[in-house]
Amino acid sequence: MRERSSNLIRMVLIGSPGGEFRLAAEMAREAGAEVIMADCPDTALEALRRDAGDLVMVDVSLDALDFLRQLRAERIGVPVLACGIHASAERAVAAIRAGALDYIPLPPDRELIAAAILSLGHRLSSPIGSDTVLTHAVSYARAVAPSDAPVLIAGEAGTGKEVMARMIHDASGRCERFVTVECAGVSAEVIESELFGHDAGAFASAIARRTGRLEEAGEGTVFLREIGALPAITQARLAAALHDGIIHGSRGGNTPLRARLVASTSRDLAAQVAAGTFRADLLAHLGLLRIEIPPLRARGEDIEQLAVHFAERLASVNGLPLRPLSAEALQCLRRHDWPGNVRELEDVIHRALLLASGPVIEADALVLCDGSQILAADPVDGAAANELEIGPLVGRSMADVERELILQTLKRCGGNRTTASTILGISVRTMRNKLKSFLEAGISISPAV
Ligand SMILES: Nc1ncnc2c1ncn2[C@@H]1O[C@H](COP(=O)(O)OP(=O)(O)OP(=O)(O)O)[C@@H](O)[C@H]1O
Repeated sequence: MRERSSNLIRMVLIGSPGGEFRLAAEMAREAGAEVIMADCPDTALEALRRDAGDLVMVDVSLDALDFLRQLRAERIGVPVLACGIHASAERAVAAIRAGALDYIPLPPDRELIAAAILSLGHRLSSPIGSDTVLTHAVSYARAVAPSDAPVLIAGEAGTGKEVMARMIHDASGRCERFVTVECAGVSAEVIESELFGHDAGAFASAIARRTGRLEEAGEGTVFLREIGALPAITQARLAAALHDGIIHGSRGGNTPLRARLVASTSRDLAAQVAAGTFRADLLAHLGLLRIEIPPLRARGEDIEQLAVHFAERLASVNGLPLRPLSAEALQCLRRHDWPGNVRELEDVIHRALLLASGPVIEADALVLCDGSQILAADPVDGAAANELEIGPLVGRSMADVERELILQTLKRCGGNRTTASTILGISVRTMRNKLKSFLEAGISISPAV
């Protein structure tokens, strides 16, 4: 089996290579996947241990249940579809109970296979952007994903905290669910019952016992959105659960806390601790692993990449023709300060797609939620804008400008040669040679990291 050689989804098919399976493989390839055939679960496991697959389809007539148990035991979080030819309903149900996402009957249905691959494509996506601080946060998140420790993701509203939390879950190897719990804008009674459940009769509308999300999530991930809004009493229960590793039930029943907690905040929790509205012990538990997502206005280089991504995705979702953004529209986007961050950018592009009539999205289609247009602060034509930016460089030699570009990029990347050479589109070897020549010319450069 092969390691990842492209961005295609790698689908591992476990079953006999002929007949229906060959057909399923053809359909998966047509739907844009790279197909890897394995004749038995053991061969597939070997590859999955090396992270050589993104999606598995396993024949239930093989030892699929044992395969699913093994994935779980080894914390290999790859999504699995069960499949079979005339398999009994019991076998399909058993596979789903053991962790398969769904059951696909064979002979395969072209649309079903394509839909499975498409939905996985969305799941696998990690935050888009090449800003240095963001990519560092993504690498950190990937590195801590397999641990059981809670994670706190901080950042302004709409910066992509939930996107990051989902990526951590997907990269964690946890086979069970990702559950979101909204902590803001709900009453103390509701959030308490949502997290910890309640007994019948616990309050007026509690007609039956309900299991809380912390327990229900099993070994999955519970994402607590806007943790700073949690009422004091729930903060105390959550801190105790994290401290003891036990969910203390309201009537003395205890259940082990198996889920991983990831919390998000757009508030300054340290300031809330100082003001007495957030528990210091809860912040200490949650803040062990902390990820900070910068606001979009500080990620200037990501704006265009995200805008193009949304224009493509939303055109496809809405069945609209793909329209590129004009140079002037891109300039307007770069100049806006995005108080609502990525969510605001996504909404602006969505509106623009629906408003645009020509072959290109022009600047006048970029409308904010209050109906006002995003206009360039200093409306100049594209050529003049470029002139403004390169103005200070005119009169200097190419070698001089190239050196300045390399040194500034390296500085922005904290001295990281690999990241800087990726951004500049040159090889690491070329970068090293250039830096060597600068050093020989007596120019100081950022130390290597
Ligand atoms: N880096 C990114 N790449 C792709 N999409 C993104 C990115 N960041 C945010 N988004 C999109 O922007 C929207 C807002 O993201 P998300 O809900 O993760 O933000 P948030 O910080 O959790 O927001 P809130 O603070 O309001 O809960 C979503 O539609 C999400 O898909």
